[in-house]
Amino acid sequence: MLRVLQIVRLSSRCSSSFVSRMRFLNGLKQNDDVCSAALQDAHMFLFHRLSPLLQRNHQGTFRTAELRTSDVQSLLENLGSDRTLLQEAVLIGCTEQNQAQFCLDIGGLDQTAAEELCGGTFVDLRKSFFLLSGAEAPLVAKAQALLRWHQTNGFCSATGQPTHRNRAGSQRTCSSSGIIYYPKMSPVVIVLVSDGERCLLGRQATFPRGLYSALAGFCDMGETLEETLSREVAEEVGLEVQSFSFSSSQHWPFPQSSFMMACHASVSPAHAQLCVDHSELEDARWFSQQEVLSALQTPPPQRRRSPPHPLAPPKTRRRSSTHHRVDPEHQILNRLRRVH
Ligand SMILES: NC(=O)C1=CN([C@@H]2O[C@H](COP(=O)(O)OP(=O)(O)OC[C@H]3O[C@@H](n4cnc5c(N)ncnc54)[C@H](OP(=O)(O)O)[C@@H]3O)[C@@H](O)[C@H]2O)C=CC1
Ligand SMILES: [Mg+2]
Repeated sequence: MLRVLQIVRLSSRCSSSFVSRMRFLNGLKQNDDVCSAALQDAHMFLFHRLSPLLQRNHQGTFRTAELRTSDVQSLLENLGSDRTLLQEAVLIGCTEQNQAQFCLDIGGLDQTAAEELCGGTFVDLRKSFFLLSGAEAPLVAKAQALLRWHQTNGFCSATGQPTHRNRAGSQRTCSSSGIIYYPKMSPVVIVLVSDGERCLLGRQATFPRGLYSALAGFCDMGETLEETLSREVAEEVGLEVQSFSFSSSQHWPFPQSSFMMACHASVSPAHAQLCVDHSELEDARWFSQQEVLSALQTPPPQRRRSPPHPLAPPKTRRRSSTHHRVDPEHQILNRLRRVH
């Protein structure tokens, strides 16, 4: 209890609310007792088999369901589950008022009954990205990534013995060897290539019909950011990058958990002839400013009737103005504004 009070005092003494929140969260990750105390009255984000619970409000827009710990306790009882399931909740953040936010997957319980009791729907993560706005999309993405990591890291890869999580869910430890595992991400580069006049966009065969996006690829072991970027552009479209600049970064939950670094790159207009590797991309082509702008200004349903058009993915705007959006639509517009 003394440690709980120390962490609360340390957080409340800080002049900056950001510093206060970061200290508060760090305290929850480091001390199981403090974290258990915070879980007693926390904000809870529910998932069912990794799909977040969303509710439609009176304006017809979607939000994550606003549940507290006591709501989830009642829900579990009504669904015939005992309260111990709550111990599987994972810490994902805290509110401006230093109230802890946790997520919990109730995939073992009846989905329809849970939806009826909560007045919401469990929506596939990709779809929910298009329905949510503001800080909710990145929070839900982070929650799903952490839940997935716990569901798939129950055993130590060195000893084969079970691993046990700390209260916050920020790490797992092998019960036999003591090896500590932390949530894992794959670094990815996404790059908007320009020849000074046009932007290069490509599409994979699995993309929805007509959608094009900036090029992307996973970093190989030992590579720098610029080495990945140059290799991916060379591999996918056969061009040699002359220069590049870093733009921004974000967590991306697909296909597992990626840390996506967004860059701009330039190629010489004299060497802009594409040689697409069709085993990686179905198509890649240069788009003019007018093509990109008119596609982005056309509402999505009409866009589908007039392919090809650039991908306008869901916005994952961060809470603070000091954080940047990294979605390709934003990159494309910024790049075009710089070029012209
Ligand atoms: N334009 C795009 O492609 C866009 C991509 N993204 C995101 O960018 C990331 C990279 O996508 P993509 O272009 O497909 O990547 P790559 O161009 O690197 O090609 C994907 C292939 O890389 C191999 N690979 C290497 N490391 C990994 C890893 N850690 N996880 C999975 N596969 C790996 C796999 O090959 P194999 O199967 O042979 O083992 C996989 O099929 C993903 O997170 C994707 O969701 C987002 C927006 C647009
Ligand atoms: Mg790729």
